[in-house]
Order: sequence, then C-alpha cells, then structure tokens
Amino acid sequence: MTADVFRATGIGKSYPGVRANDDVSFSVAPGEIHALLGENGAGKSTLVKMIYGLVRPDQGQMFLSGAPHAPHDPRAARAAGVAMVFQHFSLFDALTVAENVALGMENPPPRRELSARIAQVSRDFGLPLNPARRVVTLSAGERQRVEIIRCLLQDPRLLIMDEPTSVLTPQEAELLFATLRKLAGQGTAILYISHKLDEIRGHCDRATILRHGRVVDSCDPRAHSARELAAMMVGGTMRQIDRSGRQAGEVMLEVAGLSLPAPTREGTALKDVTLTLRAGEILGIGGVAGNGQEELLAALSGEARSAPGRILLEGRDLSASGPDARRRAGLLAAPEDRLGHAAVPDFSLTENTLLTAGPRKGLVRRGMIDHRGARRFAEEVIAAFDVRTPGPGTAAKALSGGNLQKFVIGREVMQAPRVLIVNQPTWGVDAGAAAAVRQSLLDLARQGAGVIVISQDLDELLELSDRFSALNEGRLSPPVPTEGLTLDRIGLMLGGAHGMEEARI
Ligand SMILES: Nc1ncnc2c1ncn2[C@@H]1O[C@H](COP(=O)(O)OP(=O)(O)OP(=O)(O)O)[C@@H](O)[C@H]1O
Repeated sequence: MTADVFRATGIGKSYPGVRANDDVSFSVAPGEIHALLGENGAGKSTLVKMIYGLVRPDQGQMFLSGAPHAPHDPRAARAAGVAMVFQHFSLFDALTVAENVALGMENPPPRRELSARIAQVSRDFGLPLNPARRVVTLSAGERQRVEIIRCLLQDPRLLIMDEPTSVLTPQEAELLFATLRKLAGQGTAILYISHKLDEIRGHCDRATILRHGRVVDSCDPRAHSARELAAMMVGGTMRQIDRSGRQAGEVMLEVAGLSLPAPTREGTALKDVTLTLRAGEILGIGGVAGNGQEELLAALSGEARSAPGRILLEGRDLSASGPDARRRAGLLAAPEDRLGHAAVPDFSLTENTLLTAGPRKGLVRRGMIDHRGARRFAEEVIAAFDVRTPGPGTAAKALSGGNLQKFVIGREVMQAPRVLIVNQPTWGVDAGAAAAVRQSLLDLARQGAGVIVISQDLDELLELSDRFSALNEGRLSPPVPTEGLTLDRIGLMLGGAHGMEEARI
C-alpha cells in the first residue's frame, strides 16, 4: 500500500557509453510540487521521458497510485493519468487554440463543448486564454497556457513540467506558479524540472537531486540557499563570477539606423536599431521573446544583409557581407536555437565545429576540409567548456541540452572573436555551467572583445552587462548603465511588449 501518486524503484537506463539513470528511486506525494534537480546530463529528461512513455527503462519499476506503471508510449501514459508540458511547444501556428487542444486529445468533444471547457478551465485556474485565437498571435506565455490547459483537460494525477519558465516573463512565471499551486491544492502531483534554483526554493515542496544518473540527495529546497542546492548538484562548491579587470576601449561595433523588413509573416521588422559597442564591454539586450531578438542576431551575423553603412566592425563596413566574411573579420554569433540552427543534429561535434569555425580557424582551405584540425578544435572546446560527452565523434543530438549549449558557446568563444553576439547563452544550462559560460563571456571582454548578450533572463543581464537596452517590437531603446538598475525599471523599459499586459491580469 502506498499513498504516493508516483513512485520509482531502482530505475536504470543506459545509452551507448552513458548510464543516463542508475538505480533511481524516489516518490511524489499528492499535492506536492517536486523538483528534479541536477547538472546538465544528470539524467532528468531521461527519467521523465520514461514516466511519460517516450523511453523504456532497462531496469526497475514505476508505480502510479500504487499500480504498476510501464507505459509503452505517451498515449498509454496519458491514459494512466500522466501529463507533460515540454520545453518546446508542439503547437500549429495556423490553427486556433481550440483546434490545437483538440489535436492533442484522444476523443475530442464537439468544438463548442470543447471551447466551453477550455474557457471553464482557464477561468478556474486563472489562465486567461481565448479559444478562438490563432496560435500565431500568442506570446510564449500564452502558448504555454495552451499546453497546460490541454494537460488540465485530461485531469492528470501527475503533471510533469520541463523547464517551463525559461520562455516566460517574470509576470507570466508568477501566474504559472499560482496555477501550479492551485492544481497541487486539488491533489495533483507535480514534477518540476528547472535550473533556476531561486524559483525552486520559492515554489517547490521537495527536491530530488540527481548526479551522473544517480539520486544523490533529497531535501526541502526551502530550507537551503541556492548556493547549497548547487553544491549538492555538483558535489562541490560553486565559483563566484569575476567581473574585474575590464576597461571600455575603442569602438568595436557600430550599428547605425538598421531597419529590415520582417523575414516572415510571423517575424519582427527591425526599426532603426542603433548601438555602439566598445572593446571590453558587455551590452545586455532584454525583451520578451518575439520582439526581434532572432532578427537582430541574423542581421549582425550576416544571415540577413543590410544597406551600406549600417554595420561597421572596427570601422569596416560589413553590412553587405555574408556570415563567412563577417566571421573572418571577427564578428561571431551564437543563435538561440542550438539544435537545428546553431548545430546540425545528426552531425558529429567535429563536423559541427566546421559550421562556424571553418573560416576563422583555417579548417577549410581551397575547398579541402582539415578533419584532424576540426577534431582537435572540437576536443579543445569539449575540454575547456567541460562538455560532458563520450567524444567529438558524438552526434550533436545525443548531447543533453545544456551540454550542447556549452559546446555551441565554446565553439565561438574559442575562435577569439573581436565581437561576439549571443542569444540566450545559458538557456537550459545548469547553475554551475551557466556560471562558467558567463565567466567565459566576461573573460572574452577582459581580453578586449566586445560582447552583446541577448537574453530573457533579466538576472543574467544584470549580472553580466555594463549597459542595458530593451528590444521592443523591433526597436532598441537607448542603453542605460546596468549599475543601480532595478527589475522594476527594466519592466518599464520592456513595457508594451506583447504578452506583458495579459500577464499582469
Ligand atoms: N538518445 C540518446 N542517445 C544517447 N545518449 C543520450 C540520449 N539521451 C540522453 N543521452 C545521454 O544521457 C545522459 C542524460 O541525459 P539527460 O538528457 O537525461 O540529462 P538532463 O539531466 O535532462 O540534462 P539537461 O539539464 O542538459 O537537459 C547524458 O549524458 C546524455 O548525453
């Protein structure tokens, strides 16, 4: 007999060369918000994928409300009462909220009844959402609400959330926590994966800590500091960020009156973007997702070209140059989407170094690829950025999200750029690795490079940047010094960005 909603005993799962889960035992009580904590690659995703029927364990047993739980696929898991909200949304842009919800249901009711039920659940849980809206018009927070409502309509016993707040504004995140608390109040168990330790301390009742696939600790996160939790995850102490030793030098990058039309119907036009970046400086650009972040990165990296005189690197006009020419000149960029944009999923890490490091590291000469050189460079990145992987021959898609992120950032930093632009550099990266990535950006600036950090993580921007600008519907605000800047003030600078108004309800 057990009163647990979920229990795992001795769960094991191996991949070639990796023991992703090793003798994992833990349980989640009714009404409990239970955090799964661990470094990148610790085995959190593998564990929840087994609970949701996406991956089959090699060993051990799982129980749901006391009954054996061994789902063959997600449909079986859902039928048993498990629901999951993924990091990446699986919604169709062209369809309405109600149509998307219907697609995810086994036996959807007639459309009018479904719309009424969606409206009911959104009222009950304080999740404002109009069933007739097309998904393409929704902010990230609203899209997530669609996924959550889809889950709630199943009336789950166990709800799994994989890094749900990484795409949300602070206001949207608060709304999400209020919903989770309400749900827990009704007895639903919630399994919550996040790398944001303060968030876990603030909202979770219990935490199970995984390291190298094993459960190493279990605690009440409210009784520990973020530092202590991080130490449990890594089995050591966290290092402090060192911001010292940087001086603003000569102008490295100048962007003057850059305007570009939206690349797609859903995209954002850039409107008269102007900025100056000096050597040794970090400029932070904040904003709600979908306000031109990707477009700005594309315009700076050379994926999108612009009229003459718009983009100058050390006085040289690169406006009309493509990515390779800009890389050769020292203007490098790491986009947000690591799997697909920054890295080719089926390519090995060695092959993936060639994607961006070819021109600057001399890995492609007269059409010939220097494979040994590429492999050596991939090995250097793996070592310097502590990328946990069996080796440079591993396919990018086999790395855990955070480890691939470390690789993608490391690949650019280690090319010694003059100017580096990164978008969401620590998205999905664990606390220890995030500190290492941030330190590498500071070190790069200390060596005289200019760095632009585009991020939705305001704490990250405050920690890293010397000046802060807000990107709002493709417009960049004049920069303000970060020193003394409060979250409230930033909120005002971001004001009017779509999604914020609803989030304040
Ligand atoms: N399909 C796969 N093939 C090979 N190895 C895999 C596969 N999926 C996961 N792994 C490996 O299993 C280990 C655990 O990965 P998992 O994704 O569960 O970690 P995680 O704790 O969720 O990490 P993150 O916080 O970075 O998302 C990692 O070493 C990863 O490289």
